[in-house]
Amino acid sequence: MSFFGKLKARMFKSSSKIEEGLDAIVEEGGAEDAPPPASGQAPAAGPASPSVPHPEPDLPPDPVAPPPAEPEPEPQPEPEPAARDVPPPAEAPAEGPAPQQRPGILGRFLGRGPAVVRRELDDAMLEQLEEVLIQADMGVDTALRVSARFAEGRMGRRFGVEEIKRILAREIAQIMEPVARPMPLFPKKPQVVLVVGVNGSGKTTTIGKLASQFRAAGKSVVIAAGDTFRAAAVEQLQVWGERAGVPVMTAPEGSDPASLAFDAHKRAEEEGADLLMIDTAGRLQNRQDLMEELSKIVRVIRKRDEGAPHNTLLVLDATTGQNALRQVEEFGRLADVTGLVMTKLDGTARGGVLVALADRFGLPIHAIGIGEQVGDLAPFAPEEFAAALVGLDDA
Ligand SMILES: Nc1nc2c(ncn2[C@@H]2O[C@H](COP(=O)(O)OP(=O)(O)OP(=O)(O)O)[C@@H](O)[C@H]2O)c(=O)[nH]1
Repeated sequence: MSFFGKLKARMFKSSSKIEEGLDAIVEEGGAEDAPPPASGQAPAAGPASPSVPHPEPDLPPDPVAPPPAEPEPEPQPEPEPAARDVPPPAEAPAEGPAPQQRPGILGRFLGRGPAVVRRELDDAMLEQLEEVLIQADMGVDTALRVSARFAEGRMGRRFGVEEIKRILAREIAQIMEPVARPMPLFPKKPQVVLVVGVNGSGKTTTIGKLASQFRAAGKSVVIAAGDTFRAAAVEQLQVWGERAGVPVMTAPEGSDPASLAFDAHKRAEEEGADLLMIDTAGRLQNRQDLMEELSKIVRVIRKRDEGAPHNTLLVLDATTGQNALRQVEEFGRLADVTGLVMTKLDGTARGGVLVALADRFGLPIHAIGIGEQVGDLAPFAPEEFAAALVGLDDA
């Protein structure tokens, strides 16, 4: 199955919140358009728009994002054609008919296509659209921004659900593109990757998945089980380590994670390992302790390599919704977060929080978790994500 297929099947498994909302909006105030002629001519987007019969080009082809384990740094995404806050041109070339509007067999036989319900874009519809985006966890600011971009140059025109989805997907993908970057790899050995996040966000699992993927790409990895307060986390890492053939360094329960990190760095260096991944505890309710623990790990590891940690990954659980924004702020103060991994996108119908994160913080999103297995950590692909988020059938 293609990654998009898997993403769609897993992500938003209770079907896209946005898709549900759009169906209701268009159904509520829309009316059937006269069936288009079957001559192959596409219908115009609405009476207010000039008839532009060119078919909508598909969204750009899937970016073939290399797995996170690829040694070469990912090239930067293509520069956006327009600045973020510059509205798209009113006649952006993507508002032709969606594939579903092609005439069926009977329609073709009768010389016409199926009727499509369309609704004229007015203030009321726009407000409903904003509401749907907020419901999908996009947050108020981002929802307003996306709907404003949607509305720009399109008021008074009529839209069907598929057209709205395509425009939204394009707007969302544009917000996400600048942040879709795999974790950078450096020539430094060992490259130190500090992994932070609240308890249960998926740090341990993500380290296990990343270690397996790096191993599969021929990199040598050492893991330090730095959550020394939770025996289960250490055991879990040991299982992942065995599976991946990666040594996992542990320390007695309750002992100092900074000294474990120091020893692990020494071992990684002696063994010529490419990467040292350090798990950490994540008790946010005790902010002071956490801050001290993280800063001590960093201080101690810098005694061995002043450039370390080279990456500080913040692992976020998508099912916590808007809370993820607070966690980015909180951990941003505790540690110098360099990138995000969003886990459990398979467990929520509202992945919109990722759009809010991209819009608000602009931190790179290195990967997304869509399950508990080793293969369920994928590079973040904005077009596919945006298409799945709005419920498009293809990307
Ligand atoms: N469905 C799903 N489950 C995930 C994903 N990532 C992690 N999990 C599960 O989430 C639970 C918590 O993951 P952990 O990796 O233990 O989280 P943690 O942040 O290390 O938590 P602590 O060990 O408590 O600090 C486990 O049951 C994982 O299997 C994901 O992408 N999808």
